[in-house]
Amino acid sequence: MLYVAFPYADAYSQLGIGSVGTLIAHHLRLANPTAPISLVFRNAAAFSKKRFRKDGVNRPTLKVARIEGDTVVTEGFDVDVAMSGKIPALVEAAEKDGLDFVNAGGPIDSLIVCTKTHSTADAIGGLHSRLNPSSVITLLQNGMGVYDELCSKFWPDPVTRPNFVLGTTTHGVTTAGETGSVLHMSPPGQGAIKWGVVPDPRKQIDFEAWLWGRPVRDMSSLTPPESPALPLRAPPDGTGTENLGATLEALLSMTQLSPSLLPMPALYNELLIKLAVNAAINPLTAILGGGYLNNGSLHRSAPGHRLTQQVTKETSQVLMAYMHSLSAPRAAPADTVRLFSYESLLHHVKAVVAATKENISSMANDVKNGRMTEVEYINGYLANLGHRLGVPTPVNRMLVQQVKFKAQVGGLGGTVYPDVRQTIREKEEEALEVRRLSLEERKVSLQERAMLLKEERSAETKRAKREWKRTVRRNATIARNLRAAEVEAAVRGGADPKEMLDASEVSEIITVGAVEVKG
Ligand SMILES: CC(C)(CO)[C@@H](O)C(=O)[O-]
Repeated sequence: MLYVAFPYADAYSQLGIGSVGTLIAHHLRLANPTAPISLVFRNAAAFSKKRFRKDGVNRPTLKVARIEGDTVVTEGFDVDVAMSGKIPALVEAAEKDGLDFVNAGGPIDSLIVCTKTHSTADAIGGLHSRLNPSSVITLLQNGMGVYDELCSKFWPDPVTRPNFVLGTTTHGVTTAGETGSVLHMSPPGQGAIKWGVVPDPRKQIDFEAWLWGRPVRDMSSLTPPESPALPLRAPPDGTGTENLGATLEALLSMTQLSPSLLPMPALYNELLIKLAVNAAINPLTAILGGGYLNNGSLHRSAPGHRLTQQVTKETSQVLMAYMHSLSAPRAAPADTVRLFSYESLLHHVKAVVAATKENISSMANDVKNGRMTEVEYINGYLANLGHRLGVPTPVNRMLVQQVKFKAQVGGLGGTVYPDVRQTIREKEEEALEVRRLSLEERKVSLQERAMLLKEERSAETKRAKREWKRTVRRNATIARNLRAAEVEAAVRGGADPKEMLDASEVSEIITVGAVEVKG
């Protein structure tokens, strides 16, 4: 069956199978062995190119290895594609190859998005007609601004908008070289994921009152309530929150990743803290390490420390100004504002550098491979926020340009700035041409040698033939002379010359003494 519209609230679609996406889909499968989980590829060709097809292992499997631990493989994933126009191609290919795990098309209940921030809007564009107000979109990404971008692009009207869950993680994950295979760098017990539900866009239900059984809005975001225990309280009747309830249960079921649910104001603080952490670690490792130095290397020298401090100081100025700019009912109490002080943010940055010291940051990996980075959604987001609030952000602005430069020019993984790439290609082509010509020359000279040899051989053969003919002729003459002498002697002795000659000799003219004998 190639088209399935799941009637249940517990079918999950995973968009983005990079490092974090692989980790999430893998743990979702471990915690929910029978739930339908689809891996959403950009298009049919993108699926075909992945190792799942190359190995001939058609149904996707995911592999997660711990640095000093087991490698666990999960399976049973379905395949879907984001570009709706490409679904017929995938379905056709699936029919041809008998791939019964292709479930492309149909409404989406729960979409977990772990794509890069800059490619999210494009990817959602292809899925947007399959998402409805009861769908849930979970965003687990670095950086900020994607939620606002998606709402303004696709759902400016809150009535049509799906529910959103936002998340942030401190797990260190890095690719193991091929799609769907990652190294989970955080030691067991370290790393966590925090989730929060964006308030009901239709303003019909207080999600937090439902999930915690009491209003939690007035609580200090410094001491958020404990994450609700599973199973969650049943969602209020008739509110269309079944998919939301199922999604939250699934997200909280991945216990090996230490997940917890926070009220949105507390989660928002976590997102901003993570933003500050990424704003320091990611661009600095990308610019200074180019993908070849891990996060820990940042703090192995005094200049590394100083650079981290400079970025964090400016980030703190922007975020403190933002906190002060909020007015009731969102006004931030003093203890919340203090979360964004320079000292507090620097403490977080240092803790994450230490916890992910072996990790190559995602941005460093991106510049190494000459890929677009998330810098616009991290340092660019802070620079824009600073601009709105009148806080100068020269450091963050500089980092944005440096990372972009590095990604375009300095990609050491073989992808470099287009002009340079063009020059390299031309040089390579020139070198190839030279090589081709020299081979051609060698081929020509070989051909010439072969021809000369052939000519020499045929001249030799002709010479030998001529010599042979001359020898034959000479021998024939000698034989004839001997025979003539023999016949002549016999004739002189009185013999009849005609009787002396056989038939073949009669056909020749033989001169025997003065007598010419004709056959
Ligand atoms: C925490 C982090 C910086 C670890 O490398 C991660 O968010 C990343 O790589 O982007």
